[in-house]
Amino acid sequence: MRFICIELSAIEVIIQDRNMQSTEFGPGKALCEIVSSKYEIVEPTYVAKLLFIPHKDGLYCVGPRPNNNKAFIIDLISCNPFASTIQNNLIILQKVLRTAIKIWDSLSLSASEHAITGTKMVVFPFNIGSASKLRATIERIREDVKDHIDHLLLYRCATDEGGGASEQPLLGTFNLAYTGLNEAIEISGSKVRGGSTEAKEIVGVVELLESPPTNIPMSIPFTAWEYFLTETQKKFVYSLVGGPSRLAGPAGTGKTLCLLLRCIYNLQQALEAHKECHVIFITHSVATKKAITDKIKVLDPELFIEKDKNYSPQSLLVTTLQEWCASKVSQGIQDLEFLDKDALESKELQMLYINEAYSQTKIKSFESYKPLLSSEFVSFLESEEEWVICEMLQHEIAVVIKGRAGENFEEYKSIPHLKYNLPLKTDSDKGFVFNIYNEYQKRLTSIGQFDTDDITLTTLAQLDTPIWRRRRATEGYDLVFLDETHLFNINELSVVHYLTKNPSLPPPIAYSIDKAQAVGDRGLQGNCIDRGLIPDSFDGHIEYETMRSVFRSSPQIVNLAFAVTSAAANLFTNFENPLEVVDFTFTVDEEKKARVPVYYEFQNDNEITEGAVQIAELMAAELGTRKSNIAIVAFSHQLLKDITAFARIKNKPLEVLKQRGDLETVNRAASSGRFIVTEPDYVGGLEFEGVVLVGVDKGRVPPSSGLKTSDSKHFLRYLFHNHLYVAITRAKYQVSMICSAERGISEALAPAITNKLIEKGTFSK
Ligand SMILES: Nc1ncnc2c1ncn2[C@@H]1O[C@H](COP(=O)(O)OP(=O)(O)OP(=O)(O)O)[C@@H](O)[C@H]1O
Repeated sequence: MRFICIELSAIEVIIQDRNMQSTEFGPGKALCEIVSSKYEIVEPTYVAKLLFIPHKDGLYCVGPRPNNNKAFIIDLISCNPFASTIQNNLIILQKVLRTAIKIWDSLSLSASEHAITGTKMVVFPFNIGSASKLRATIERIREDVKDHIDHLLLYRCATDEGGGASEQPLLGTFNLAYTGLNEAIEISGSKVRGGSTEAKEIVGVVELLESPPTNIPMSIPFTAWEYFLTETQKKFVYSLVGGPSRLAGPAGTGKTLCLLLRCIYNLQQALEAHKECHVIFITHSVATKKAITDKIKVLDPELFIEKDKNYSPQSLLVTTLQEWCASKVSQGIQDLEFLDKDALESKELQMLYINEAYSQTKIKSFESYKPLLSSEFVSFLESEEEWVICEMLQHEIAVVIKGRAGENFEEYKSIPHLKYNLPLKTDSDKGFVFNIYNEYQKRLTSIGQFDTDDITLTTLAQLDTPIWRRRRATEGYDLVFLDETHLFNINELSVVHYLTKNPSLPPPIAYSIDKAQAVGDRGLQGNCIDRGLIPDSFDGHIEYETMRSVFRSSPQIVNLAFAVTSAAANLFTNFENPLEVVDFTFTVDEEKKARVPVYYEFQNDNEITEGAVQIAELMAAELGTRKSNIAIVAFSHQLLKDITAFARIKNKPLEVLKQRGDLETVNRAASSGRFIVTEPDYVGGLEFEGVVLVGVDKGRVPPSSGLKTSDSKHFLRYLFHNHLYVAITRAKYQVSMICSAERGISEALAPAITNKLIEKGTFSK
C-alpha cells in the first residue's frame, strides 16, 4: 500500500466519534488495524460511518459527506507512521488529523504543533518530553486556489529533524492519491447502506450507524450503558461471577461503574432464571457507601437494593465491611463507637493518641530499651522530627501491626518490614514499636471507641468457628463485590471470603483495584491482595481484566498523572505504574474544554491563601461551570484552614470535605453554589471538572522541613506521590497548581515540567 487518503468528512468522524477514540472500542480498534495494514481491505468496507475503498496502490477513507477539496494523504512510501503499538498508532492518527482540522480552520496551534514554514507543519503526537521523540511533518498543498483544493500530505514521521524548513516532499504518491479521490467518492455514492450495492461491514455496525452522543447524561439506567461501554468493559460486565474476578486499571477507567453494572447484570440474570441470588457490595467507607447507593438507585431498574434478603429470592446489600462485621460481632457495637478511618476527625484523634503513646513510651522505656535497639533505629528516634515519627508509627500500626499481624507480636516479628517506613532492623526495634502500639490501644479503649481493625479482628475470630460454618449457608451471600480493594488492609481482606455461602465453591468475589491509589508503601507487592482476599484452600483460576481507556480525564491530565507515577516508579522499586498503557477517550469537542495543566507562583503563603479561591474562580469561569464542580485541594492542613478562614472573611464560604468520597458534601456545595475545599486524603473516589492543587511546592510536597533521615524522606515522598496521583486524576478538564515562588514547585512535579506537561501561568488580580 503506497498511500492512505482520508477526506474531510471522514476526518471529522474519526476525531468526533467516541467509538473512534480508544482501541478498546470495536471501531477504534478496526480503524487502527486498517491503517496499520493489520487488516487488509479488499472491497469497500464500512467501519461505523467510515467507508474504506481499496485502490490498487492505496486506500481511501470516505465519510458521510464526501469532500474532494480537502483530504489528508499519508505517503506510506516516504514514511511509516503506524509502526508502534495499536494504542500509539491511534494516538498518532488522532493527533495528526486534529492538527489537520486546525490548519484548515486556521485555529491556533498547541505547544506540540509547530508551523515551520507557511506550508510546513511539525506535530509531536506524544508529549514533547516523552520517551517517544516522534515527529510528523505535514505539507499543505493547495493545488488550485480557485477550486479551493487544499490537501495535506504527511510525508515524514521520524525521531529526527530531517531537512527542516527547506525539506521538499516528493509528490509522486501524493499525485497518485489525489487523482483517484474523485473516483473513490463516486464509488462511495453507490455504496449506500441498505441499498442493493451495500458494502461489507465490520464491527457490529447496526447500532453504530448512529454514534453515541459525546456527553453522556449523568443518570442513565443499566440498559442504556451497553451503548457506551468498551469491549473490555462489556466482557467484564456481561458475565456471571463464578469465582474470583479482578478488575484492575488506573483512575477514571470505569472500575466502580463496571463493578456496579456487573452486580446488576448478575441479579437480573438470576431474576430471569428464577434463581436465588443475594449480593453484598462492599465499599470502603460510610461516605462511599452513600455515593454507591445513590448510583445504584439510578442504574437498577428492579430496585434489588430495596428487597429484603429474607423475603425475596434476589437482593442487594450495599455496606461497609465495618458495618457488616459489627452486625456479626456478638457483643454488638453501636455506630457511635466506630472510628471511621476515612474521616478527618478519626485521623486526628488517632494521631493525637499515637503522639501521646509515643511520648509516654519514650519517657518510660527508651533508655532501658536503647542498648537492645539497632543503631539505625536509635539514631532515627533521636534525630528525627517527632511529627514525622508519629506519622510513620501511624502507618506501621495501621498497615502492619493491625493490618497484617492481627495485633499479635509473634506474627508481627515474622512479617517483613515495609521498605519505605520506620527503619526497623531487629526484633527489639519491633518490640519497642509494639509497646507504643499497646499504649495507643489503651487510650482507644479508654474512650470506648473501636477502629475498623478491632472490629475486623474480633469478627475474624468469630467467623472461623463451627457456628458461622453452619450459619453461612443461610446468612452468607451468593456473590460478593468489593470496590477499591487497594484501600483495605490484609486483615480486612481476609474476612471477605467468609461472607460467601458455600466455602467448597470457588469464591464468587468480583473486586476492583488500583494499587497506586493506596497511600504509602503498604507492602502490597505482586499478587499480595489476591492472596489476602482468596482463601488458601482455593487453587483455581482468578479471572483478570485490565481497563486501559481513561474516561474521566483529558489526555493532558492523564499525561501529567503519568509523569507523577513514572517518577514514583523510578524512585521506589515496589511502586507499580498503573498508567503504563492507556487509551485516551476524549473527542475533539471534549478536548476543547481541556487545557495543559498550569502552575502559578505566588510570593508567600499569604498570597497562596488568597490566590486559591481566585484561581478556582478563574477556572470555573473558563469552563463555564458551577463552583461545586471545582475542588481546591490544599496540600497541608494549615493551608486548608487558612484558605477556609480567608474565604469566610471575604464572604465566599467554601464547603469543606472531611471524609473520603463524600458525595453529600459535594451535593451541598452544588445547592449552595460553593467551591469544595479539601486535603488529598479525602478527595479520592470523587470527580470534578477542574481541580486546583494548592501549595505544591518544595518543602511541602513532600514536607521536608527539619527531616533528618532518608527513611522519613522516602516515607513522605512515597505518600505524596500517591496524593498527587489521586488528586490530579480527579479532574476531567483542567488542573491548576499553586506554589510558592520562594520555594519553587515540588520536586515530584519536576519531570512534568521538564517534559512540558505543565505550563507556567500568569495571574493578575
Ligand atoms: N464506557 C464509558 N463511557 C463513558 N463514560 C464512562 C465509561 N466508563 C466509565 N465512564 C465514566 O468515567 C468516570 C470514571 O468512572 P469510575 O469512577 O467508575 O472510574 P474508576 O476507575 O472507579 O475511578 P477511580 O479509580 O478514580 O475511583 C465516570 O464518570 C464514569 O461514568
